[in-house]
Amino acid sequence: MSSSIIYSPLKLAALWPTGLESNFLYGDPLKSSNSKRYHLGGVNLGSCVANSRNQKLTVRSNSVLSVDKIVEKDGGGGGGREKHYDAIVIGSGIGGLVAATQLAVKGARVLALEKYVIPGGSSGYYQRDGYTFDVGSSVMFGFSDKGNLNLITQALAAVGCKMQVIPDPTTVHFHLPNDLSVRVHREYSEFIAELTSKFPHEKEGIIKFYSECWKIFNALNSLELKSLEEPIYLFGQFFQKPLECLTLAYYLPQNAGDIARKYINDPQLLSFIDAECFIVSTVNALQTPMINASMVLCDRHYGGINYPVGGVGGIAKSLANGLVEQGSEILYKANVTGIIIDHGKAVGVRLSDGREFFARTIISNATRWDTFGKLLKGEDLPKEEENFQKVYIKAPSFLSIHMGVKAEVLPPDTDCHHFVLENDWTRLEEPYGSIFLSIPTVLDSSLAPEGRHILHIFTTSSIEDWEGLSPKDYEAKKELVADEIIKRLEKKLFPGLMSSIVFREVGTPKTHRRYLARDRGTYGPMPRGTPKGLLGMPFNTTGIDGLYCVGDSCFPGQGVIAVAFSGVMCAHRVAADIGLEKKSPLLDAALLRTLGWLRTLA
Ligand SMILES: NC(=O)c1ccc[n+]([C@@H]2O[C@H](COP(=O)([O-])OP(=O)(O)OC[C@H]3O[C@@H](n4cnc5c(N)ncnc54)[C@H](O)[C@@H]3O)[C@@H](O)[C@H]2O)c1
Ligand SMILES: CC(C)=CCC/C(C)=C/C=C/C(C)=C/C=C/C(C)=C/C=C/C=C(C)/C=C/C=C(C)/C=C/C=C(\C)CCC=C(C)C
Repeated sequence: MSSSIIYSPLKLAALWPTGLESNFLYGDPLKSSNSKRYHLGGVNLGSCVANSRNQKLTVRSNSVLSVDKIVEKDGGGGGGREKHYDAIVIGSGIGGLVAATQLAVKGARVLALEKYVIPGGSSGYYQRDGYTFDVGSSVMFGFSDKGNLNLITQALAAVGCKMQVIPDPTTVHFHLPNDLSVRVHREYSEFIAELTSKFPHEKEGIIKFYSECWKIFNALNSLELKSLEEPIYLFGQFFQKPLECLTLAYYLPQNAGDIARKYINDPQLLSFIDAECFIVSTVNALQTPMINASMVLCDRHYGGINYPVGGVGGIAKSLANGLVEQGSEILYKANVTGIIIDHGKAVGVRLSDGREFFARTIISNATRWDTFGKLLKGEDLPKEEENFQKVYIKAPSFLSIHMGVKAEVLPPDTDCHHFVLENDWTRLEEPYGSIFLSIPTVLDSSLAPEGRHILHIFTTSSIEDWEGLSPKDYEAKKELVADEIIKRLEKKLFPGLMSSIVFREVGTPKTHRRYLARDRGTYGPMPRGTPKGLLGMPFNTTGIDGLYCVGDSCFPGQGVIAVAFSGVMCAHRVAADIGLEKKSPLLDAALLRTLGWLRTLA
């Protein structure tokens, strides 16, 4: 059977789009009213330019694409059994793409199936009127050129890609109650100096808390990161780095808020630590695992926050490109509606158009709720998933406003990322209580037309707030809520903001649900109560033989770098299971049982 694939202009426009006539986050996704050509505009592919070996596809930077539609030569479409793969990955978020590319470079034959027309999921992008908007946040950890934790850089390098990045001098500028303003400088000493100048009486506590974070970060950074569910690797790491592994094991069940309280008494400073954690976990410090907090509170100073030239969407595009380069495949508009189980084992997937694909392993980058609630409808919920749903609930979604504004409205030296909570600390975790704002054009002006800036504003919001409305009321409510949020920013940060807007699109949790295929538009899991750190978070294997999960409902949780790690772990475990990495069935059984038992203690 021939396996060659032919791409259509439409498909390729979807991969590197402008001029595409279909819907994305806020209506028409990649349609640029400035251009109707198919080209590679807007997104930087760095040095990663595809020249596919196995497919009839050649892509060159800045070139017009000429290709035809994906056709399975062995009679695809309409239902029958098709090619057999080592792994099928459902979804092409960063978690799914990292799992897919890591497996492909180990020699596996992978098929990634993406419901939407471009890769990336919440790390995707869309283009309008000359603007390139990041769908999700623009704060990128793990994108430096040093250490072991630069997982985005490493994931790209694995498939021969390197993106140009712009160092961000400030991770975030906090604007908090009682006029507390704190800039998180890239330079650790500058950040500590700024924070201690606001809380001089807590200088010692501040240094002790952040030093404990560094202890964990340094332990993490010393390890080779692979699957914690693979015993040969895990024992090897314990043997080579016993102190570091024991440090991590010690902190695994702990939360940042408890550690902060060992050293800090000032309630306002503790609220600041809550805000530090909230922006990466959507919960306060008492509910944020210490390992995750340490990872982000230190990586921002160690490797720094770095923004990819051309926008965040370039990461997923480069990975998808790299996947094809490795001889694997990715199909878009491939909506998986069911996972096929045979004798208790996951063996394939069914698409909404009736096509079926089969593989030795199935990896789901859909959330665990979607995977077990929708793709495995009718199957009993495995015990491990029951446990997961007992410990974790769905984090709220976001109301998201993408705007183009006149550049004059921003004062000189405006920072790229802001977090605003005006008057009342108790509103931190409430819907619409705090506001996230990114202005990526501060770093990369090519994302907007000349004389314009992009403002991406988002705030937590639940789907309940947006259900049961008529289309007219829904539209009216979107504009009303957006107006209120923008007015708050106008008052706090940028006088004249309202009248400087030249473009604006509002997305709600329903938008996120629809275009990111995430149950209730959730941003990921959050603990139901006080978790035992990361102890209860499942890894990649599931209660169903041959089925794995990857993404933010797996260890270590939400965040691009976090899901990239889950992709690395998943690929390692799958590779061991299909014979591409070392494996010991006896040790596997013992470790997986022990880990399952540990999770029940959470
Ligand atoms: N630093 C940041 O600030 C930032 C920015 C953006 C995203 N993120 C993080 O990314 C995380 C999510 O990444 P992820 O990899 O878990 O997933 P994701 O939600 O980004 O991507 C999942 C992909 O799977 C696809 N999909 C889902 N169900 C499908 C189905 N049935 N058939 C085919 N395709 C399907 C979706 O269309 C989507 O493209 C979030 O937790 C968020 O924290 C962070
Ligand atoms: C197994 C056992 C039991 C034991 C053993 C021990 C050991 C060895 C251990 C180990 C461990 C490990 C390795 C771990 C790891 C971990 C990791 C890597 C982690 C990571 C994490 C990360 C994260 C969490 C991240 C996140 C991020 C995010 C979310 C971001 C976001 C952002 C945003 C939203 C932004 C904001 C904005 C503005 C402000 C505007």
